[in-house]
Amino acid sequence: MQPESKEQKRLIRMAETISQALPYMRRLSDANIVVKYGGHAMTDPHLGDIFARDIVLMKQVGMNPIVVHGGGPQINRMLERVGIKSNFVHGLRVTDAATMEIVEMVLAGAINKAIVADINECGGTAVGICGKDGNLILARKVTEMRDPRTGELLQVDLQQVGEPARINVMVLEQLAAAKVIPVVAPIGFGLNDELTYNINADTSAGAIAGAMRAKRLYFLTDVPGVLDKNKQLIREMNVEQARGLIADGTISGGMIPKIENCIDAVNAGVEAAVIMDGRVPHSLLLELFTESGVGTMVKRK
Ligand SMILES: Nc1ncnc2c1ncn2[C@@H]1O[C@H](COP(=O)(O)OP(=O)(O)O)[C@@H](O)[C@H]1O
Ligand SMILES: CC(=O)N[C@@H](CCC(=O)OP(=O)(O)O)C(=O)O
Repeated sequence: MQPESKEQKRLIRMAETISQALPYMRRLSDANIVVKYGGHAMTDPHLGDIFARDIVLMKQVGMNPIVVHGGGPQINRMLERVGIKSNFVHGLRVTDAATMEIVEMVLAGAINKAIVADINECGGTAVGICGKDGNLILARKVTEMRDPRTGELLQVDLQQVGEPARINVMVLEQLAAAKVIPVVAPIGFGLNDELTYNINADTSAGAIAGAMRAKRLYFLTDVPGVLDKNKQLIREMNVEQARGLIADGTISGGMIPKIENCIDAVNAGVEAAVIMDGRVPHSLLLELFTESGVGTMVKRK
């Protein structure tokens, strides 16, 4: 037998890596996987291409990825350009009619179409929709919020900020059956009025994952996962531990809605929700196809 050259060894290692992915591919074949692509994770065009390739690969090996994207920083920039100021209440943008116009333009327009184009350039067939298309997300106005630290219920008026009241899964199921990758902008249509609603993207992704009985819900953000008080990554937590970390202040700011949505999703039947670093190339593949995974996994128990 010929001794293996350096190049051959490299190729064999590569083949081994691909082959190790087989059990994970089988386990998640046909599974609905919701990927929340956060505004902070989508700043680098090169990483955007890698993200798109990973999504196409997931579809190619038989999974059913559903992308739900955010765009908070991009909305901020556009509002600044047109001279509109934003106020946030516990992480949610107070959205008057003028702000709503910009939010819809940025989310359902520029960002949605850029992600669709990236996926299609990588050989996938993505279709961009927002919650108004096919009544995908019927929303009701947010009128109360829980203070994350004290648990106190607060009455709020955030104008056109909504929360999902009903998800029309048929739209996503039909797209999946047609081998299409749905890319969803987190905009909803009023269930009881005819208003357009701005919905936090984490909340939209969580509601879609729950309604679709997704096996996984992935949040791609700009931190490695949930960090403890010593800034060390917490690899796994259950619902009770997650609630404890919010109550003691370890989890704060934008991480609170993410974790709350993880909790709601796993309580609604999603097997696991994972918060991971969207700035790491191929973080999705590392999570999907390796035993240790990346980021923080939230499970029910
Ligand atoms: N315990 C924690 N571990 C990690 N990040 C945390 C924690 N508590 C608060 N955060 C903050 O949450 C942020 C992620 O939320 P957010 O900015 O809303 O992300 P995205 O735009 O991706 O939705 C992190 O950048 C970090 O500043
Ligand atoms: C009501 C509300 O706050 N909506 C968000 C929607 C976008 C979003 O959630 O984007 P990220 O995931 O990038 O943060 C906003 O207006 O910024």
